[in-house]
Amino acid sequence: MVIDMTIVLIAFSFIISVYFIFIRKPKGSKALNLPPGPPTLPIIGNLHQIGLELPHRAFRNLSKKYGPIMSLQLGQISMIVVSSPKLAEEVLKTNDLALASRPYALLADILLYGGIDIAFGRYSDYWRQMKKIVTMELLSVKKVQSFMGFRAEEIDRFTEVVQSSVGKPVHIRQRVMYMNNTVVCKCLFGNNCRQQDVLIELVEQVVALSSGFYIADLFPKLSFLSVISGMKSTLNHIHETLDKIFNEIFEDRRIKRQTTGPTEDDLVDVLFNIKERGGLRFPVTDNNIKAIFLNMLIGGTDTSVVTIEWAMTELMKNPDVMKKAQAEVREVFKGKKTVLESELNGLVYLKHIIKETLRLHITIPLLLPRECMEQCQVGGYDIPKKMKVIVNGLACGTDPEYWDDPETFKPERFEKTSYDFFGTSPEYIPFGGGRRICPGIAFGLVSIELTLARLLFHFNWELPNGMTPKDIDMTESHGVTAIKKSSLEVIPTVFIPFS
Ligand code: HEM
Repeated sequence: MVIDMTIVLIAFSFIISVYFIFIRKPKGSKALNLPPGPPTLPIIGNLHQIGLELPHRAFRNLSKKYGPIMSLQLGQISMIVVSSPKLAEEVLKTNDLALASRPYALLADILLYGGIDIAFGRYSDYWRQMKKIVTMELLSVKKVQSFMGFRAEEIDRFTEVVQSSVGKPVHIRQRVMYMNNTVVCKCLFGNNCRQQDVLIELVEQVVALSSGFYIADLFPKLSFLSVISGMKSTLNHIHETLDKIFNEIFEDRRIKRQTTGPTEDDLVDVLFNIKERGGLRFPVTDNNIKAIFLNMLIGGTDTSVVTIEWAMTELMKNPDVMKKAQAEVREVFKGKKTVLESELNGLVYLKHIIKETLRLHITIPLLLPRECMEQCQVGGYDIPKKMKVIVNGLACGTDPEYWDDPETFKPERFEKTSYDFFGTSPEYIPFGGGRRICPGIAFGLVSIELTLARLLFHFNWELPNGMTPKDIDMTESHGVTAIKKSSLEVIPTVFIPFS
């Protein structure tokens, strides 16, 4: 077995070396004034400097030595990483259009019907049309509010499940994940979401595969790697299963619409209406709808779960903050049966807690990568066409030039500031910025606020097994989202009943 592995490794190194010896350097790259960066090794580039560290943390550390704009080579992927608010602004605002595209991703190619979605789709007139539809018709504040009923049903169910666990340890993540996924499924498909459990499992697999730092992602020209690593077959399998589920749902809906006519109750209907209305420069197809739905299933579940879990973790770690937050929610909803979405506005301190969680535990620390469409300059350096550009949101949100005591969880820091979620201040970009900003801000925030408010209103919390706040594991896991490595386990001790 050992000998087999050695032969495989030698053969692999040989093939890669031969490949690299004959690879041509891009023409004209010498003439460009590229940003500096750490020295590279043949074949792997800077991969050894990342090692097993999380990329956003490794990049932040490297930027302390090599500067706020760095050229990096990870395997075959050249990239420029920006790690300061000032330069993030040059990417997200000054050069927003030139840097508005996304790089090729195998995952998008297979799962998202050749990248015809919003999140991974390349910038084009088609993409602009679809992003407008998603922003204005699927995820507008008004549309999100129209789904209040779905959220109310699921948050009540969730509260009851937690209530039934009083005195016993609960894994918050698991419960919230199921609730959020159900809400997203209902918003997309109404009450007849087929095979929801399969859908949840597949979405989880997609999230796990979408970090962009797998070997097949880093050596895309060695296409056999995606085969031998099993990435291609896994993606194909997920794609086929998802496609079948979507087809069945769409078929059911077509039959239903023959009797009920068009409604606006869920997003299948909204998009079917848009499709049937016609008149668009790029007609909407079933595959377009599937790709967008997949974006929403991925974007709409995992991100909120990550944030809720980190917020609860910080509350358990900081009992004074927990006490203050509980006092606020119990005061605002005093005499009420429970916390209702329509009255969340009064929870000012809770909103600061969420802002601080999104700063210190930024959900997608490297945002999503951009690709340069037209050569431009950032920080006085050239960014060549096709170059992958990464903004390190974690580095911006913890830059000591902008944040006092940046590594400490202090929701009070937002009391006297007016940070919003729309990328207006480059030191605070949890939802990205510019043309590529997240369209799901309203959708994500309302589920985070409602869930946390319920957890704080109805329950008191303890750590299990005699743990103290100091013992809580604060490490993150690998992946596109900075999910907590070990799922938070907490005990709801008291249930303050619906009066
Ligand atoms: C806490 C919740 C969420 C966070 C922190 C978050 C964060 C982000 C970030 C950082 C990006 C990349 C922005 C960039 O590249 O500049 C993004 C993109 C995106 N998000 Fe979210 N998101 C959240 C919730 C949602 C929800 C609920 C949905 C949909 C239901 C959604 C759908 C999308 C889509 C479609 C994109 C791609 C936008 C584009 O490329 O133009 N997100 N999100």
